[in-house]
This record gives sequence, C-alpha cells and structure tokens, in this order.
Amino acid sequence: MAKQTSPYDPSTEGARTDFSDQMSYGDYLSLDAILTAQHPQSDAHDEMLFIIQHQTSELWMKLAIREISAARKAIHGGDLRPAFKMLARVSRIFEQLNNAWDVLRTMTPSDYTTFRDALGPSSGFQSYQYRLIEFMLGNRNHAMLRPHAHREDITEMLKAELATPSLYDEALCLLNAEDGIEVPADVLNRDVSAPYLADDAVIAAWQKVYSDPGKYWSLYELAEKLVDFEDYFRRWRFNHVTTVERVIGFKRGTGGTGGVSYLKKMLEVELFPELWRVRTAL
Ligand code: HEM
Ligand SMILES: N[C@@H](CC(=O)c1ccccc1NC=O)C(=O)O
Repeated sequence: MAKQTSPYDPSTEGARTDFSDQMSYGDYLSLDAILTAQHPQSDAHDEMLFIIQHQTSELWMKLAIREISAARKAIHGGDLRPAFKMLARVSRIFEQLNNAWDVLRTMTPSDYTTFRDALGPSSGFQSYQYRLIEFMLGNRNHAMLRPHAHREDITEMLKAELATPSLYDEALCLLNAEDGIEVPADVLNRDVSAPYLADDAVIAAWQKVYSDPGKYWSLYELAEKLVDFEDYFRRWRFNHVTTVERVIGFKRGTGGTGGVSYLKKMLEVELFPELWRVRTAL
C-alpha cells in the first residue's frame, strides 16, 4: 500500500502567511483594481479575451512610452548607452505585442459578431497611448487629436507631445553634432509639430555613418536600434491589419474609418525614412 504523505506545508520552511498588517503581492500590484476592471458589455464568451487583449496591450504601451521618453532624453543628453538599452527593450515590448496577436487570432468572425455591436462606436483608433507613441516617434498628424476633443487632459497631453522634438528629431540633432557630418539647418529648425519629410541631405549624413561604422560606431548603433524598432512596429501594423481582415473582412470600422483600407494606408507610414532609404545608397 502506498505510504500516505500529507501535502507539503511551505510555512515549515518560513513562507510568510500573515499579511493582516504587511504588504502582500496583491497589495503591491493593486490586483483588486486590475482584476475588477473587466466590464463585458455582452454575454459573449469571447468578449473577455477581447478586453484582456486590449488591456494588456495598453499596459505594455504604458511601459513603451516610459522607455521611449527616457531614451529620447538620454539621446538629447548624448548619453547613448542607456538609450540603447531602453530602445532594445521597446523593440522587445513590440515583439511581445506582436506575439499576442496569436491569442486574439483564436477568435473567429462567428465569435466576434456575437459581441461586436456591443462595442458601439469605440475603437482602437481612440487609443491615446497608441497616438502618443506615434507622436513621440514622429508620425505627427494633428487630425488624430480630434477623437480626444472630449477629454481636455488627454488633448493637452497630446498637444504637448506635438510641441516636443520627436525621438528621431533628437537622433538627427546628435547626428549633426558629429564632426564632419552635417544635417541641414532647415531640418534641425523645422516645426517639430509638423509631419517629418524625408530629406536627401539627411540620407547623405547617415550614408557617412554607414560607410564607416568603425569611425561612427555610436551613431551606427543608434541607427540600427531605430531601424530594429521600426521593423517591429511595422510588424505590429501588419499583424493588426491581417487580423482585422481575418475577423471583419472589409467591413467599416466601429471608429468610422474604412477599416482594412484605412489600416493598409497606415502601412505606408515611415517613421525614420532616411534610415531605410540610405540602404539603397550603400
Ligand atoms: C478583432 C480584433 C480587432 C479588430 C477587428 C480591429 C479593428 C480595427 C479597425 C477596423 C480599425 C480602424 C479604425 C476604425 O474605424 O475602427 C482599428 C484601429 C486601431 N486598432 Fe484595432 N482591431 C482589433 C484589435 C486591436 C488590438 C488588439 C489592438 C491593441 C491595442 C488594436 C488597436 C488599434 C489601434 C491603436 C488602432 C488605430 C490605428 C491607427 O490609427 O493607425 N486593435 N482596429
Ligand atoms: N474597430 C473594431 C472594434 C475594435 O477592434 C475595438 C473596439 C473597442 C476597443 C478596442 C478595439 N480594438 C481595436 O480597434 C471594429 O470595427 O470591429
């Protein structure tokens, strides 16, 4: 007969068990707030998946914003090593977001239509953290402020970002600070709130860096970190549009856009245009 053993009790080796007046795991992480923040608008089984997918994406975006903001500050101060670490982390965050589409893809059009109407006019198009990330990276379109007009605090925050040099503006400023490399004054002194337009002289400046990586190693590494990040960002956009086509076909979006047609147009956006164009010149 098998010997009867009682379940192991971790408190015998000192595991703490009394949190009546000490901070516990749930206290530290505010789990009561997070785990009671799911409010499905229907009885559909898949709506919880949809909500948690978006909430976790917003949490990762919160971290990405913090890292991009700190990286931009470090680049501004010429302190590249911490900036590299933070940009590498942002790429990994987007890799995480890219992998998360695999979970959402388990939701079929039949599943989604059971609760799509309950979403009303709400849409990811109104994600202010997503818009902030786009603005920080330099994709600055004032029309994207409009869905936030009903929230003065968010509008102010997004407008403040539009008035701040983007991550790429800071990279170009550093590029210009390098001996023997020049970025045109009209690029450096541009209206930072306007969309960035590719410039041939900036391609030439990056070309110097890529033609002699040993001499310009820090700028070379910075450029590659930015390209790496844009690569992951493009993959996020592509995964999104492919999932959308798979789930709603060519229906209009709840946000009012053409849906897939709008998202395909967004695939054309280039964040760091000269870093892609310089490759043709090498
Ligand atoms: C079945 C899943 C999804 C569908 C069918 C869907 C559909 C759409 C559509 C049609 C748009 C265009 C705007 C509109 O008219 O509504 C859009 C935009 C957007 N969605 Fe989704 N989406 C899905 C999942 C997600 C997820 C998981 C996220 C992550 C946060 C997300 C974030 C966004 C963002 C940020 C935009 C604005 C993109 C831009 O302006 O470039 N969506 N989505
Ligand atoms: N735009 C989607 C709805 C949607 O996906 C959505 C709705 C509310 C909150 C987040 C969403 N995700 C991305 O747009 C649709 O047209 O079905």
